[in-house]
Amino acid sequence: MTILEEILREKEQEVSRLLAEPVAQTSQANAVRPSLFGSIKKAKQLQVIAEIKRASPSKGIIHETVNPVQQAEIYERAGAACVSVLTDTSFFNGSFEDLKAVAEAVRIPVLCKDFIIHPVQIDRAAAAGASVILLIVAALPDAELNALRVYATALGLEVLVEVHDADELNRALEAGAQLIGVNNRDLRTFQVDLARTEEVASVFPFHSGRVLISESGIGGIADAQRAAKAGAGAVLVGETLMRSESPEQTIRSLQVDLGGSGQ
Ligand SMILES: O=C(O)c1ccccc1NCC(=O)[C@H](O)[C@H](O)COP(=O)(O)O
Repeated sequence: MTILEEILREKEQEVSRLLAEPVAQTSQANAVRPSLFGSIKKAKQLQVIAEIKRASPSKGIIHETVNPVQQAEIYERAGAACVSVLTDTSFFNGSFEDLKAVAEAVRIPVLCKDFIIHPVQIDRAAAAGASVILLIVAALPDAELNALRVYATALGLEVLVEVHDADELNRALEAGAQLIGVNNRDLRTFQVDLARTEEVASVFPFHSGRVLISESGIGGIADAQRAAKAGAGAVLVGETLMRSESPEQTIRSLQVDLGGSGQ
């Protein structure tokens, strides 16, 4: 069984639990935030989606004691386009409480980074103050991918659709995705390879106005430049920021010029 299959099995149980609990709206539910798509689209520098990541299946504990509010405030000060919050508890030690606390602290877009298979998870994300949700093509049959995207959009959320290769890109496009992330991490071997971004970028319909984001394994300026050169308008960065002594400087160093090669 792959790690994704394991996570999805756990998510089915989580969905049953969530369906049995009332959704508590927070003060940040429906807060107006800038559009992530819009800010990437108009940017002249590579944008950074900065992640709160306490732990992961591939690395174990990364920064268990992080204060998500302080970390998110640093990200916002450094000009991050969005804060990504991992809300899965079983595999990433995250929570919807982290998401809610971050959404109350920052004004930039907030991404609920989870493994979404059911509308109730989208309700939770919205109630906790997210303005963007993630849908993973590898985790969803076409009909559900489309239905969940439509559901989230109707709630006023933006949807980042994650792919791993050109076939999944086609499925994302069929489902109407506008914000598309390429995850550089192989979910079977955990190996990260920016060639995945380059491979998908080589067939990406940039002319259609869609936005490409390179996710995972961004370790420094050289990786940011490589993603930008491939045509990415943004990178999603977790571990590097969580381990950085100065996440602010690290973010600024990744905001490389797109030099006309971007979106
Ligand atoms: O990070 C993992 O080990 C992982 C394993 C299985 C599924 C997803 C996983 N990560 C989620 C993410 O997409 C990353 O947190 C995100 O792209 C940032 O990656 P990184 O900058 O490499 O921490």
